[in-house]
Amino acid sequence: MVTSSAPGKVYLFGEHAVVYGEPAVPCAIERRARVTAREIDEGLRIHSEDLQLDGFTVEYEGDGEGRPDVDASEPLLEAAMGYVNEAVAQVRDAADAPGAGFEIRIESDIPLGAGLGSSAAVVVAAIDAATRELGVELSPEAIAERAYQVEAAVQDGEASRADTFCSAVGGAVRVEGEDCRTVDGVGNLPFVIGYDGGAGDTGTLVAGVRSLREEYDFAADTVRAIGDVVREGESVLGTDDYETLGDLMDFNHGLLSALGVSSRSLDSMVWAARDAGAMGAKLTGAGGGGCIVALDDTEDALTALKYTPGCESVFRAELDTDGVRQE
Ligand SMILES: Nc1ncnc2c1ncn2[C@@H]1O[C@H](COP(=O)(O)OP(=O)(O)O)[C@@H](O)[C@H]1O
Ligand SMILES: C[C@@](O)(CCOP(=O)(O)O)CC(=O)O
Ligand SMILES: [Mg+2]
Repeated sequence: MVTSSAPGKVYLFGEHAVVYGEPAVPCAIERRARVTAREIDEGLRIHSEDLQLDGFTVEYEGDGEGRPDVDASEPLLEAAMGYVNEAVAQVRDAADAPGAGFEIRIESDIPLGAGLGSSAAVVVAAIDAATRELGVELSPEAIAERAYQVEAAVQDGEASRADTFCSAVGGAVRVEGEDCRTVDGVGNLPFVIGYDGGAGDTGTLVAGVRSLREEYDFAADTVRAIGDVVREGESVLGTDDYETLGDLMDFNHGLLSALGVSSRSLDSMVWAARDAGAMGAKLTGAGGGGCIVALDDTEDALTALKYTPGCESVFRAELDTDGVRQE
């Protein structure tokens, strides 16, 4: 039996546009998914204690159907099982063990579907734990590549390498197409996270941006403009010019909003943080609901968000320099 963990992340800049080859800068945060893998004779048993779904257990053989006993929508459940199913397919391929069966147990501090990369963290940790269980050790980069294949498969062929690379190697990273690298010297940015208790489905939101982009040239321009914001942001990354960084986060949020991926509660948390003096605030991840990230080195945004209607919880997120690791 092997347990591995991998961190979630916030996007400083660049989500969605990164799917179309623009650069993005996600930062790993100290919230982890822990996955325990145990080899069994055949099939797949998945147990998840996830808070958002009130926990579920699903048990089935091979590609058979099994419906967990939870009050959750069908697409959410399909997605829930899709990520782990595809991760196990990658493990079987990596270990050249097509018939390997697993019992997989997931415990995660990362809210599900909230833009903090729970899917990437679960997939990265699952691939690490299950390959080790079969006696195969993959590098974080190899795990990142396989985890990307999983996200692309579940998100109907549309995913970037950003979340999975960030979760696998930790720290702040820069991803542009297939070019994935660590960004040194970013340090611990004063991130405050506001969470509305809701979720957005990444696959659906990505598909929405894709159709806008196909329909309107100005939507394609908006995606390119996000890339420009990221390039501008990179010039102040690693300096203490948080004001500029914050302004660019604000700009990035506006562009994401134009692409239709914000929501009323995300917008009100963004404005609550800004009104309280945060240097910048934006949604993080796919959007639709979930989390915002604000930049504030005082307690003001944190306090303001606590009293913002629609904000269910608020916390500081520390940069996690560790990526995937065996527990
Ligand atoms: N604790 C967990 N247990 C089982 N599946 C999980 C867990 N956390 C995340 N997942 C998977 O990740 C999906 C959410 O991923 P996604 O929509 O990309 O949002 P995000 O990555 O922002 O959290 C869930 O539907 C589920 O498949
Ligand atoms: C919208 C996107 O850029 C990030 C999605 O992040 P999350 O799954 O919502 O944490 C999609 C992707 O990069 O694959
Ligand atoms: Mg995800």
